[in-house]
Amino acid sequence: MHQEPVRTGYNVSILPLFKCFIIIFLITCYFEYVTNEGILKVKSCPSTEPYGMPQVKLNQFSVVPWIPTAVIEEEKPGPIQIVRASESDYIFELDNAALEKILLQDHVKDLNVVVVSVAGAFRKGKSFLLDFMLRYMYNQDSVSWIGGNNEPLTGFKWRGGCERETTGIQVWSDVFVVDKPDGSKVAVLLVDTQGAFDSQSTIKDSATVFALSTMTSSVQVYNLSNNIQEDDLQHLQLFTEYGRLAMEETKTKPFQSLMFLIRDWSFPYEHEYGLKGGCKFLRKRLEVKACQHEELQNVRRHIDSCFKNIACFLLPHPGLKVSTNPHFDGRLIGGDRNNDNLYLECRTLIAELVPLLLAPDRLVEKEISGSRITCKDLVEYFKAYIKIYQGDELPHPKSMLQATAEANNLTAVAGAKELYSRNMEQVCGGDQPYMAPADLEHYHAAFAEDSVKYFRSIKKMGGEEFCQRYQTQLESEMEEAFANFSKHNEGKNIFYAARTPATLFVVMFFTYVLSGVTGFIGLSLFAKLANLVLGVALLLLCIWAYVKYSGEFREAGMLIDQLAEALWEQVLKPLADNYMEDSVRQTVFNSIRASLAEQGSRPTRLKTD
Ligand SMILES: Nc1nc2c(ncn2[C@@H]2O[C@H](COP(=O)(O)OP(=O)(O)OP(=O)(O)O)[C@@H](O)[C@H]2O)c(=O)[nH]1
Ligand SMILES: [Mg+2]
Repeated sequence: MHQEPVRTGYNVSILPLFKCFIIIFLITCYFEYVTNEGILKVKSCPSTEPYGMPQVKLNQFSVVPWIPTAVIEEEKPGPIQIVRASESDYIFELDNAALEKILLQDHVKDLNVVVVSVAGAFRKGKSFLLDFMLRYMYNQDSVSWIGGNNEPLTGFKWRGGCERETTGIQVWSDVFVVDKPDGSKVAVLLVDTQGAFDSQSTIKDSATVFALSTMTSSVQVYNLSNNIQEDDLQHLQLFTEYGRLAMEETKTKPFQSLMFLIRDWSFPYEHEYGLKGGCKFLRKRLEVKACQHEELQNVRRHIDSCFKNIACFLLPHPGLKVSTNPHFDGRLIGGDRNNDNLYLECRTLIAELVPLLLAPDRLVEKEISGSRITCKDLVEYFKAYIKIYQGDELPHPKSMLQATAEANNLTAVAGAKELYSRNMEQVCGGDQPYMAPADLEHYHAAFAEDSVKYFRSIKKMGGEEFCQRYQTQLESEMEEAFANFSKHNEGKNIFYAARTPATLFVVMFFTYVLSGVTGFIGLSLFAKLANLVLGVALLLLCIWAYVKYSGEFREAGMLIDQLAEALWEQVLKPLADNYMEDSVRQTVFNSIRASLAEQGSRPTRLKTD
């Protein structure tokens, strides 16, 4: 009897289950592949935060089609870096796209632009002040625009501490459209700048940022601390001159308004806080007096010649907590009445200052070469100016010590070289006779040594290594001068001067004899050739004589000299060397040298001082 194999329940159910499992696994793998390849993306939003922006995050596990995050996020206003120093070569670069995105917005691009910038030394509260300006621009209609006592101050990033914060040039992303009292609309752009003289910037960096912001702004706030010192004015002179160099020359003053802002003013008993006291103080500081040293007068005249309007505002100290408390965020600190009062007093004066710069009736539209420019024009000017600072056409601003050391050394080089030239002139100048080259070299060595001694004896700044560079420059300049003296001396050698006609005569004589001999033995072709060369040599001699006599066609004369020189060096001299006895030559040269030495009274060396 055939017995059916016994099938257990386990065997019946496991196979389809296993198949199902494999199918589900394959489907899962497929989806995994598709999503990872980017057809669909499971995306968490990266942080695009510019300063102070909340982060919008998408659900990490939901499957959404990929869309650029910018579309999802609502862009919040913030500071935008438009000029940054490239890390590789320390050259400032303009972010064209960022600048165009701000200034070429449809609602502002054709409006006249007002650019208010704050510049000055680092860590002096520039960004902090700009944030009050932002409060004003956002709440112009409100009398309490300055904000409540418990509102943190936000906008351009500011903080306590001793290290620099702002780098390059930043602008606020919102361009404010303001109606002026005359009915016109203008666009207002706020600009924050890298502080000057931080430990990571050269003088050139500081000058570039200051100059660029001054050239592109209609109002430059020069942020200073405590007082206006002479070095503040000198730096302003240097930076504005650096800006003026990069601009086209105009008859009008190149820049518009300059506001000296003196923070932590401690002498209200002499000049009161605010604009009135500031202007009185400034007038005194910028006064040009007859009894002043020329250097001081020049600085003041320069500043006056650069700006159409100059004003000054004195701001009180905001209290030690503002400048020393690391947790201070713009709100009243509380707990210390004195400090709060100081900060409140400072805010009251900031509330006076900001409308002076930004109230609709006080806005200064940006002008270049006398005509007002729009936001669109400003983009082009930015591009043009930055290109100039990236190139090599402008001189490099230097620190005072470096500039002074260079000037010292250059003056010493000039003096030493002049001494050398004067001495050499006395020995082999135009009215002196020809001198044997070996003697000339001897004089050169002695005078060059004297000049180097003179150079080293002058007191100079910059240290030994720095001076050594200029000594090398002096030595190479003296070598160049010596080459010229030598050439000049050679020109006086009658044999040298007669070399061209002598060579041509020799050629003519040789070809004349050759043509006679070859004609005599019947080689008429050679005779004709020799006659031809003779004719050419005669023609060249006539041309040479004419050039020397008339001074015309000097290039032709030089060509003939070169040809004769080549003939002399390559053919005649080797021949002469072979046939002229060394001893005879020596006798001839010695007698010439002796007679020249007798003629030329060798002058004693000049005294070096
Ligand atoms: N003494 C004093 N400190 C101030 C004043 N205004 C702001 N500060 C403080 O100065 C510090 C620096 O402020 P920032 O606005 O970051 O200074 P900054 O000039 O922009 O600095 P950089 O960006 O590094 O150039 C902060 O701690 C402010 O609280 C002021 O008028 N006087
Ligand atoms: Mg700053």
